[in-house]
Amino acid sequence: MLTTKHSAFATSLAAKAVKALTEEALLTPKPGLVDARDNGSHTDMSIDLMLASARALEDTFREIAIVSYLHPVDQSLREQIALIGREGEKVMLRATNGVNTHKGAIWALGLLTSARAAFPMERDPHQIMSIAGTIASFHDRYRPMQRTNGESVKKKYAVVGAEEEAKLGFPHIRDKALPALLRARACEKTEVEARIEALLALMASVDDTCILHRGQLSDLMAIQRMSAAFLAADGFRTQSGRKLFYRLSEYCNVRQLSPGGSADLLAATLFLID
Ligand SMILES: CC(C)(COP(=O)(O)OP(=O)(O)OC[C@H]1O[C@@H](n2cnc3c(N)ncnc32)[C@H](O[C@H]2O[C@H](COP(=O)(O)OP(=O)(O)OP(=O)(O)O)[C@@H](O)[C@H]2O)[C@@H]1O)[C@@H](O)C(=O)NCCC(=O)NCCS
Ligand SMILES: Nc1ncnc2[nH]cnc12
Repeated sequence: MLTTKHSAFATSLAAKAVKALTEEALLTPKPGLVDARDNGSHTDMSIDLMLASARALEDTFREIAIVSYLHPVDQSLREQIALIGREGEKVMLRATNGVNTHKGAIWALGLLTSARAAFPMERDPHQIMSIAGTIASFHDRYRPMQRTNGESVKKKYAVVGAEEEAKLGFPHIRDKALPALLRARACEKTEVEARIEALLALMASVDDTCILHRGQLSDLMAIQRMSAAFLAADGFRTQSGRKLFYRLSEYCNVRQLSPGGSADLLAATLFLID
């Protein structure tokens, strides 16, 4: 039975997930991605579309939180949220007229929402990521037989995609994004700078299948190198850092490459620290 407390908790988790997606979309500037200033390397996305997509997903996250509330971490939980997540992908596509804005985010935030709802008292991001990893690791028995971009890329290159990232307990959030964010905050950088550094820390290390799908392995490596160099140059605080950011944005835009996987993981990071 759905008690008032249960319902209110689910509503607040869903609002946090939508807030994280909204803040990720609005964070400006971001290389190759849609932000409040431009559409990056995307011809089919805009900030309004990203925000509409985020809002449309609120019910999906709420349903995930409702079924997950105090639920044991088991096969049944995995299957219930997979069903809701797949419906969520359809909701997203209806809201965006068929544009894939947030598939990876539904996956990551759906799992993290589920983990938070299963253990309502748990606030430690590391524990929540670990629980989400355990949920993701149950076999998805009803996964439809369809070739996705991620699968094609993984067949071609030996990379860790969205699925493995979650099953491993989100190592790139744990070891790259969160430390970068906390480091920048400790240096009294602005919150915008701290979040951009967290994004670039992800871009420096994530095997983003969005980049590999549209580009080559050499593109992924170039983007990773430039992102790491931006961080090593102390980000926007130095002229060389600013130049590197500009070059990285140009590189993505000219080749129409988008670090969509890193953007999703940044949204997941923001959800965890909210
Ligand atoms: C297990 C699933 C993740 C499906 O896995 P699969 O390998 O089949 O993945 P994809 O279909 O490729 O989608 C995964 C999306 O995850 C993002 N991503 C990419 N790399 C990483 C990474 N290394 N770590 C984390 N996340 C990553 C990325 O999403 C963003 O990009 C989207 C645009 O994607 P792209 O395919 O490039 O673009 P399209 O427009 O479709 O194609 P083109 O125009 O380029 O031709 C954008 O939406 C961002 O969000 C990947 O796209 C999982 O999804 C699944 O099985 N779900 C089922 C339901 C379920 O179990 N849910 C449980 C919890 S709700
Ligand atoms: N800001 C953004 N721009 C493009 N693709 C994205 N996927 C998730 N966030 C995104």
